Amino acid sequence: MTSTSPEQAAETADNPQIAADFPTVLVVDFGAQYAQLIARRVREADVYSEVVPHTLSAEEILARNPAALILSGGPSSVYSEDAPRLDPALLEAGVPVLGLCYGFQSIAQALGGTVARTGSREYGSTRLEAIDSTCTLFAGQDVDQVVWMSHGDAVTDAPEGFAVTASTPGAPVAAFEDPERRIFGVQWHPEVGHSQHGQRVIERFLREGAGLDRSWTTANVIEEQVALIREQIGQHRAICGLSGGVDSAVAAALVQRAVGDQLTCVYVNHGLMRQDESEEIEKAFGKATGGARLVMVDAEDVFLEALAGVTDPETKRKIIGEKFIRTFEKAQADIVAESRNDPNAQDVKFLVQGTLYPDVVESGGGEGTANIKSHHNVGGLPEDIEFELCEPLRALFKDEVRAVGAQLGLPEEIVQRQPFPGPGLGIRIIGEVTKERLDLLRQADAIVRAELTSAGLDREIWQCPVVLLADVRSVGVQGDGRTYGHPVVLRPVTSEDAMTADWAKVPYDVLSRISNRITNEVDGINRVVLDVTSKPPGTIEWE
Ligand SMILES: Nc1ncnc2c1ncn2[C@@H]1O[C@H](COP(=O)(O)OP(=O)(O)OP(=O)(O)O)[C@@H](O)[C@H]1O
Ligand SMILES: O=c1[nH]c(=O)c2[nH+]cn([C@@H]3O[C@H](COP(=O)(O)O)[C@@H](O)[C@H]3O)c2[nH]1
Ligand SMILES: NC(=O)CC[C@H](N)C(=O)O
Ligand SMILES: [Mg+2]
Repeated sequence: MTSTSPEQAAETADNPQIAADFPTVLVVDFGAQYAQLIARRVREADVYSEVVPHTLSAEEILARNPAALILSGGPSSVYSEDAPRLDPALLEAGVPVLGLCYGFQSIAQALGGTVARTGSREYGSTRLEAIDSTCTLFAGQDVDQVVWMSHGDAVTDAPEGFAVTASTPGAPVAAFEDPERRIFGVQWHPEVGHSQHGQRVIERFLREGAGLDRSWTTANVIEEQVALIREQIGQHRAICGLSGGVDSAVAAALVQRAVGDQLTCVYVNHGLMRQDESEEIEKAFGKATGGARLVMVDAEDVFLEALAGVTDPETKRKIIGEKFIRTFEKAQADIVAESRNDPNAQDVKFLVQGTLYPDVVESGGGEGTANIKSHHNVGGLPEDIEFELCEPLRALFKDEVRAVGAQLGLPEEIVQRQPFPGPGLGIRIIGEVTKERLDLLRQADAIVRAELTSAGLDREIWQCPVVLLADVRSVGVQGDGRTYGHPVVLRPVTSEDAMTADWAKVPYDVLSRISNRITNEVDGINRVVLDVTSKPPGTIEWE
């Protein structure tokens, strides 16, 4: 059996090869905060895009035959000695290029312009003023717009042959272009939602600057992935970790389409699921994945025993990640045993997971990105995993996955289902995880979900973790008696892709109903508090 280590799996994050046959815009990542956002904006304009690290050589990048390049922002200053360099070969290959912030500055530097620390830094929103409103990037739009900036260096002289097309108070050269050479750049960040016409600037670059028509939609993901999965899995068999969530449902449906009954889905009840969840998943499953076979595994004791006495969040995540794999191995052995009399039975070599791009990035899988928390299915995988991983959604964001799910005809309730983390309630109990505490949290969580649903808020809210502060107790008074119980935290958030989030402004009457019901109905919880932190600085889950 071949194996894929977590490190190898993380490495492939930058090379997911989702759409090998489509004109592809490569985003060269110079250590930007949100490089993947740029790729996503390009895909929103119906052109396929992937992120590659700046550490690839110009030959390696050009060998991938990019239809255009976008050079990202980054924390360095182009003139400092250890700054990542832009190889001028990338500008001489005839491939259209758009530079953003650091990328813009590095184009200026590479082609003989000047970049300097001018002393006028701009962080946040700034007003842009047009110098040439008929230029490639701005024609047809109101150039005087609010743009979002984050820079301390500025281009002071554009390189020869470039027209300066816009300025801001802190950056006299805020945009330039040379349409002949098809090289463009802006000092601001059109990829962030706060830049007023950001998406239009990116589209102008793609259509007018680079001559790229619409060629890619999420429908292409289905065709491409089905072909790639067929090639990867071949005649072997695969199991898919199926959680009831949209990501694994879509992954399973794609693999089912590709290799039919070579796939078995495995649902693990690790004892960390919510109230009645296992039963609901068993019922809903047939519709969800095109009828693949489902094995339900009860591994509650194994997980709870392994978690006994553990309070550190990363340790919990690693234990859960490892136990998942051990449970899948056991399911694998059972499937092999069942078919031992079939001389044609193939080995069960592949593990399909619904891993998405944010799981990979948060687990530190990108180039130079920090490990925020080890997602059980990426950074939480054990070293000795023997399965080969099949992760068809690894380059996508949740809303893209939802679009694929809808195209595959999955039921609305699955496609729109709110995310629930693989480690489940295990990372929503702050302190040791025990059966008793889990039961307590399950009751509170069921009330919150029921009330948010009946208030019609399921689509508005991304998700609402309920967190039990198991080691905190506070005094209450109920029925004239003293209570000394635990608080739960409500963490309702709104989000586009879970990379950033805001706390959801749930109406007071709904909060009040939730609070009354929990404190009245759940024995042991006497206080309900609301988390009003955005991400960043908080994350969505507490651990
Ligand atoms: N209880 C489970 N049993 C089997 N596999 C699981 C379970 N929980 C998670 N997984 C696997 O881990 C992957 C990542 O979990 P994650 O929660 O991110 O995705 P999801 O549950 O499919 O979708 P969502 O993010 O919407 O909850 C899943 O796609 C699935 O392959
Ligand atoms: O499958 C998962 N395995 C994990 O280990 C994990 N940790 C967080 N999440 C979910 O990811 C999104 C972002 O969460 P954070 O802001 O807490 O990182 C939110 O939607 C979280 O619910 C996980 N999902
Ligand atoms: N966001 C960026 O790309 C910043 C580029 C550079 N570090 C500056 O401060 O100007
Ligand atoms: Mg989930």
